[in-house]
Amino acid sequence: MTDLNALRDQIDALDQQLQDLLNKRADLAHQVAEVKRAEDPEPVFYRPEREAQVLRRIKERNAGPIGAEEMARLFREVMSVCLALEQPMRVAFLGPEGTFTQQAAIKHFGHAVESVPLGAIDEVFREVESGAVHFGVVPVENSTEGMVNHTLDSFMNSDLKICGEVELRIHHHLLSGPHTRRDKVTRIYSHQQTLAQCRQWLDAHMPAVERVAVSSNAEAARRLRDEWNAMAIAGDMACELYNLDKVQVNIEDRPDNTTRFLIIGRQDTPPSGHDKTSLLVSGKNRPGLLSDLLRPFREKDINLTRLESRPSRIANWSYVFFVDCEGHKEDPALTEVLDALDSDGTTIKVLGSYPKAVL
Ligand SMILES: C=C(O[C@@H]1C=C(C(=O)O)C=C[C@H]1O)C(=O)O
Repeated sequence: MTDLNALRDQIDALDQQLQDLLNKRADLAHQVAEVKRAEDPEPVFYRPEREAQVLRRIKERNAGPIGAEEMARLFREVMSVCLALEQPMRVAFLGPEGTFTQQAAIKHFGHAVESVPLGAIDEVFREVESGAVHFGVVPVENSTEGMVNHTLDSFMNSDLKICGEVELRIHHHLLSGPHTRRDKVTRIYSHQQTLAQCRQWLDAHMPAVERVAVSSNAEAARRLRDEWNAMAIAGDMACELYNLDKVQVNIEDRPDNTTRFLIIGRQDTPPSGHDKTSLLVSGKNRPGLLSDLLRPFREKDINLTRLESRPSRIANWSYVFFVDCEGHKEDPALTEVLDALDSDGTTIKVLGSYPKAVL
């Protein structure tokens, strides 16, 4: 049997090689930045389509024993560091620190970005629009509770582009603080979406305790610092940030509870090969409007992944539709669909074509 020291010597030698290779990679990314600067007076350093392709290839060719997901996560961090050498990136998210949206931002961009907490979804939109940050991250739908209407509504008045999506499995924990007297708890703080995602558990286990909706799960966790008769429901990040104790883990009603987030930016994203497109569609209210909107997708065999209606806010009982479909707006089939809808008197706004979530 090889002895421990011999194995560790081999690891040391490999680490040296890995380190040299990582620095070589960073050096190449630096050269890419020079080319981008030379070719474009307003260079775009972050390229989501390229990053998605790199991560997909890493997953496909991975031979183990490291799992494909873990390997992709390691490379996610490597690219994050390389990109930061090209340009330090500022990414705004729906705060405060410790929210699931921050977790989604880090999952998507890696740890080398500067993440900027903001108090509301429309503030995230505004800061990206003004150029104060490069990108923004906002929640858009939850598998248990449905759409995040603030986000949909913000798109109606914005020219920002969706340039990516992130999916996050959401686990909620019942938390107690340093002063909590567990036998005296009269209220539970959390965000209203979280309370809804844990409704059955709360009904079964804490029916008499008042549920108090606050602006975020992180805010709920923060409040426990100086209260003795309350608990909070929040996720791992907020729990760690405020150093709380887990009384009960994973109390979400559905074990597959997932939230989808969108990355918003100011530029279009070229095709990556596996893309999605989000559209905002409206037309004069008439019988058959919705089926007319959908027919071109059917005819071109384009899969819809979401269809949502929202009040248009222009007139009562008139609606806009949010449509997500597979494919990129530059794909010939989708271009034809968009042309067909356009000539049918429908108003279409392409909110963005972007790579399907890889991680
Ligand atoms: C190096 C590039 O710039 C960035 C860094 C990447 C990387 O580290 O692989 C990939 C895409 C860009 O976000 C590039 O565009 O190729």
